[in-house]
Amino acid sequence: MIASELAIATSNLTKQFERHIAVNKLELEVQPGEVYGLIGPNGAGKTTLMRMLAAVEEPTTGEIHIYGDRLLTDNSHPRLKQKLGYLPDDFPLYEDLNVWDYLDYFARLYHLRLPHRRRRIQEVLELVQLTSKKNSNIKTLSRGMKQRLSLARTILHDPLLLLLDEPVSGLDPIARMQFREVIRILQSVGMTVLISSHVLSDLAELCTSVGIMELGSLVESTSLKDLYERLSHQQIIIKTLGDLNQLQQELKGFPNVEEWEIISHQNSLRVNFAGGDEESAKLLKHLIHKEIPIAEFHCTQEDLESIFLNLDHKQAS
Ligand SMILES: Nc1ncnc2c1ncn2[C@@H]1O[C@H](COP(=O)(O)OP(=O)(O)OP(=O)(O)O)[C@@H](O)[C@H]1O
Repeated sequence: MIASELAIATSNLTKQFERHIAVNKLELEVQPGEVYGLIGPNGAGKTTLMRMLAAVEEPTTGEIHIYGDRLLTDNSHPRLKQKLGYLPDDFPLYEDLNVWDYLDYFARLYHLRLPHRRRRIQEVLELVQLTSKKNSNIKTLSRGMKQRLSLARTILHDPLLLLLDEPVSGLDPIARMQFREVIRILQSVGMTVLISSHVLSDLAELCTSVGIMELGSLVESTSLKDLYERLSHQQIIIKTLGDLNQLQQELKGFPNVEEWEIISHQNSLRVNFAGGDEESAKLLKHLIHKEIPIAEFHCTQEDLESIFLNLDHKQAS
């Protein structure tokens, strides 16, 4: 894909703080409409990258193109910056305001005029599922609601590209799920989203592509579809009511059975299997023929977490 069609294209992007290189010759490509998950341990350079993409940090060298236009930190291209929405990981909320007044304050900063301003605030409240809280004081909101309110502020000016830095860290599982739901809605209305996390499982269900950052470099960048096709193995979970050793004995040397692991306390095995449906049906038939008391036999795909572990970027998990 040529650079002008990409939502984000960086070339040789580097940020050096004195002697420390936080982002190192990074080549990132994100296509329009994607939810791109940027995974990496603390200090990998995710925040520095996001800040450069949001034009609040100047690159030491290299270039950034957003929807084909060169992004610069000076004021030479205000229209381009309007396409960006950036949610930093530590942006403060004004706890004493109510939800509506808070958004109204920022909408004024974006020069949104009435009656459009009112309509837009209603729209974003709906998008982030906070309409029922519009008159609530911010300090009475749960952490998850506050994070969705921050997101509402970030999309007031209807950006094309959202940069979200660790937006779900510190949220409980339900709040994470609700946040993910909102991201899906934003994707469905045409926004491209770059979202960072140091925990892969936060992003696995949500992203269309993922990139792994380590020590300032992008060590992997791929669509989830490719990743599954390239690296995922079929697995079969087999549970026996009988002796696990007997089951393992039958698996030894059986066609397509690779390795397996014992799922502790469940009398089950997770078996890596190279065959398809027909071959797994043969395995099941064989085990029944050998009178193994099978309580469960189901085929599943290896999950993203283990695919990544196999890539050997252990920090990314
Ligand atoms: N303003 C700065 N001055 C000096 N060093 C910095 C500065 N900002 C970041 N760094 C260093 O650059 C490296 C990358 O930091 P960055 O915050 O981008 O990583 P991160 O992947 O976002 O980590 P985290 O998940 O902890 O936020 C770190 O070693 C950090 O100490």
